[in-house]
Amino acid sequence: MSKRKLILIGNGMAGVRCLEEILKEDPEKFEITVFGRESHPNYNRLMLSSVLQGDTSIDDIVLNSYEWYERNNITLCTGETVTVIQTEKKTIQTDKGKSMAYDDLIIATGSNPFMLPLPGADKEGVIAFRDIKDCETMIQSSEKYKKAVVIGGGLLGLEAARGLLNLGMDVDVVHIMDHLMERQLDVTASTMLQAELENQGMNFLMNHHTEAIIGSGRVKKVTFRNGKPVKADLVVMAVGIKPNVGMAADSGIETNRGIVVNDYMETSAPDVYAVGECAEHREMVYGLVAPLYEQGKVLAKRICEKETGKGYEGSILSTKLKVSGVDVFSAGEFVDDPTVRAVRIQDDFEKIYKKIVIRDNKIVGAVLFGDTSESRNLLNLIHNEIDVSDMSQVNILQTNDDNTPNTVAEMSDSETICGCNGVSKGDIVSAIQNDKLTSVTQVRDCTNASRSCGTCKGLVGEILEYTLGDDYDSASEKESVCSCTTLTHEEVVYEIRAKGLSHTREVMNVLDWQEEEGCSKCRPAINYYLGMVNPIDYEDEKESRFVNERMHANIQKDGTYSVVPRMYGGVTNAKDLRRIADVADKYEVPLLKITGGQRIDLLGIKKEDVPNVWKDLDMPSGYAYGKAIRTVKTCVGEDFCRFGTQDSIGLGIAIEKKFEKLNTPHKVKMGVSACPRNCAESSIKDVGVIGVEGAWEIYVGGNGGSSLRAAELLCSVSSDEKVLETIAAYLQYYRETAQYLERTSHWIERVGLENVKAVILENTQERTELIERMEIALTNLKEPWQDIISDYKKKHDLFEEKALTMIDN
Ligand SMILES: Cc1cc2nc3c(=O)[nH]c(=O)nc-3n(C[C@H](O)[C@H](O)[C@H](O)COP(=O)(O)OP(=O)(O)OC[C@H]3O[C@@H](n4cnc5c(N)ncnc54)[C@H](O)[C@@H]3O)c2cc1C
Ligand SMILES: NC(=O)c1ccc[n+]([C@@H]2O[C@H](COP(=O)([O-])OP(=O)(O)OC[C@H]3O[C@@H](n4cnc5c(N)ncnc54)[C@H](O)[C@@H]3O)[C@@H](O)[C@H]2O)c1
Ligand code: SF4
Ligand code: FES
Repeated sequence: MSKRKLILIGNGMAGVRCLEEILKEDPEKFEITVFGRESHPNYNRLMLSSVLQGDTSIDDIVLNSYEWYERNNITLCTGETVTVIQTEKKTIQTDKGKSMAYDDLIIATGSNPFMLPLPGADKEGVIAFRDIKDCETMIQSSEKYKKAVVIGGGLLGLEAARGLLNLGMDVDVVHIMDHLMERQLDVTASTMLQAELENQGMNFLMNHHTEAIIGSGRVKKVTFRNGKPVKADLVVMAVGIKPNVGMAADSGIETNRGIVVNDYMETSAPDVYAVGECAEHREMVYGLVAPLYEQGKVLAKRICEKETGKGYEGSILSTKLKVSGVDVFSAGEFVDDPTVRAVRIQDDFEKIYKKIVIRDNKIVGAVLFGDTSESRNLLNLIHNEIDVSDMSQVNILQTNDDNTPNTVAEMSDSETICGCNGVSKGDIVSAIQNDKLTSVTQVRDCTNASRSCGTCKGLVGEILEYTLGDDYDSASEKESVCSCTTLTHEEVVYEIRAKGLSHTREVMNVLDWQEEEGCSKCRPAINYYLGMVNPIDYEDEKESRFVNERMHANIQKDGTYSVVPRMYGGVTNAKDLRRIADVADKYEVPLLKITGGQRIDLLGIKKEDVPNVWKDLDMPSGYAYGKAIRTVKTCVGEDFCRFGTQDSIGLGIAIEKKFEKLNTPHKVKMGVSACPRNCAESSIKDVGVIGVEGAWEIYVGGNGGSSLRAAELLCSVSSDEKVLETIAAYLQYYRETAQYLERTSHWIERVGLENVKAVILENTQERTELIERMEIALTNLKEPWQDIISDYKKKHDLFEEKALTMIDN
């Protein structure tokens, strides 16, 4: 039987994915010809953001190489635009004068970027961000010019702006609304996002209406209806997209915003289908790949005359912003209205915000900022319309109950792992088992999981590890510190030790960093590693610190600061309290708050007052801002409590005095309770001590924050000295082997409690050496507030001048 002639118009992501599905359904049914306006084989458009941000290259984002088309007997005509479809004659014509007949035709012409019709929009240097050419233009412009203006504070605009910053340009983002990404985020998440991106170096012109683009030949500046003009050598418009329907409409096919299709992707013309961003289904036009791939699956079945069930019924949208160092997720509904209720968590210290929107006991939407680890679970709850009335608010967000499993082992087979491609855990596990797959790349090639935005790669790796056990070599899939290098954290530490490196610039230079200046991910990490390896000689590099650590206070959302003096073991006295009260009066501190770590937070202090507040307080810094030892919370203990058999306060104070000011990979919180009633909550601390009959039990790896974890028993010791010694060995081992920004709870899961016990309890020599190295690390610590008060230059640079580059976490 002769093959049916199938023409695909549009060689992009949705159309070619649909062809792949057709080849799976019935590889022999069609003789296929593809027309593509761009002069490339099908590539991953999503990854243009990563190309621009320097994380990958154009060569690496090709999805279907020329050989793939050849292998599948597909005729590919690149650089050729179809200009008309004669639906009655069933032929098409191209801009190269070609005419070709079809039996079936798929239109997958995608979208065009919307270009604001501004005076001067046709000047050189005004572009969109949609294809390889735009990406190349931006990279080339950055070599010659300095100042970019991105119009549009949506997903695309922000990803473009991050890329241009990475390319060394100064970037203004012009946004028409009061809040960024208003289509995906509520005001709180959006405000946190803006603050984070400002810290990365983006400048925002919010609520600005662009009026004109000025310049003779090339753009020189951008003017606004409301605001001062700004200089611009390059203008990138990212103000949305318009489905590319002109050719279909001119050919008499029904269009509205997009090409109108039914649940089987059929258009108004016989044997003509549409898929992707150009298609309008039930009055919806989609601009993300997940729905487009779902459409492609349905169409492939339809065109191959296979069972299609209910067809395509529409999709719930979810997005993640692809900007390194910023975790943002949004799915479904996020706006408050009378029909919904919301669960919210906001932690201004950790810069985490989570909002879950619930209607009729079902989650209908979510916004996550700062910690998106629950995104997949929430998406499953939304998609499966799970009744959450029996789940507590904490459970919904901490994902540790039966409906919301935490680890891949606990997930059900039906759970979606790759949202872009709709691939479940079960699909991946059976592919690994049936096709003997051993790497993420093989899983990608076989199942499509991780083939689009790539954010699910880590989970795919975890499933490989869970399925293959020891046979999985995760080391071969190493993760680098950041996009400036291919080296892992462990390799950087190894090189620092082996080559005797002593300065951040030296590390970046010697280890061939791709970005001369590094970035906000690698610089603080290198600074920590250098200090850890050379505790005596290394001069801490303030510029590589996150802003709070640099200022030794926590910046608040209104630009004021919070100051927390140390109160050893949570114990204070009338003199200190009086001093705090006097400072609060003198500097009109708007809020005094008792913290969870048993001390007093003075919130809302003006930047210029911060050094004088420290001076008047004359107390040590509580390090509430630092990747360092934070607090040692204590219970009342033997002196006053009738259950107490031990001196928890005395031990807590001794621990805090010994380890205060010590830098660690992430913050470390401790607790001491004098009996198993555990009033100091020692079981959710990084290090928790609990008094039992005649001994102290030491627990480690606990976390009481957004990812709750119970601490595990490390050992039981008989004296206060042994407690101090064991903590010293334990913390030093953590300092030396954890990756920067890895909490003890994650670190211990990675390295294993048994391994920690073997090193610090069973190996006497290693234990002794760890304690010795800890003692050295503790010798060189300065009280930071005193240090700044007594150093005019530091004080001036930090609190009186506008700080230069603010790195923030
Ligand atoms: C920088 C960037 C980052 C993105 N990041 C994400 C992300 O993280 N997650 C996500 O889900 N989505 C993301 N998207 C959106 C995603 O890329 C699109 O939804 C997807 O590519 C749309 O696929 P499509 O096939 O419908 O259109 P396209 O991929 O645009 O393909 C359409 C193709 O048809 C060609 N064409 C048009 N008319 C004709 C004609 N008459 N004749 C011949 N050829 C024609 C076009 O030149 C184009 O090559 C991103 C988009 C961009 C630009
Ligand atoms: N990570 C991701 O998922 C990702 C990344 C990039 C692009 N995309 C997709 O690509 C498509 C295009 O992205 P986009 O961000 O351009 O579209 P968008 O429609 O999501 O956002 C456009 C933004 O521009 C703003 N805007 C509109 N007119 C403006 C004006 N005159 N001045 C200033 N701002 C103005 C809007 O308020 C809006 O926030 C979308 O479908 C998006 O979903 C997705
Ligand atoms: S932990 Fe025990 S000793 Fe400490 S306050 Fe509570 S009950 Fe008293
Ligand atoms: S979630 Fe985007 S590729 Fe898997």
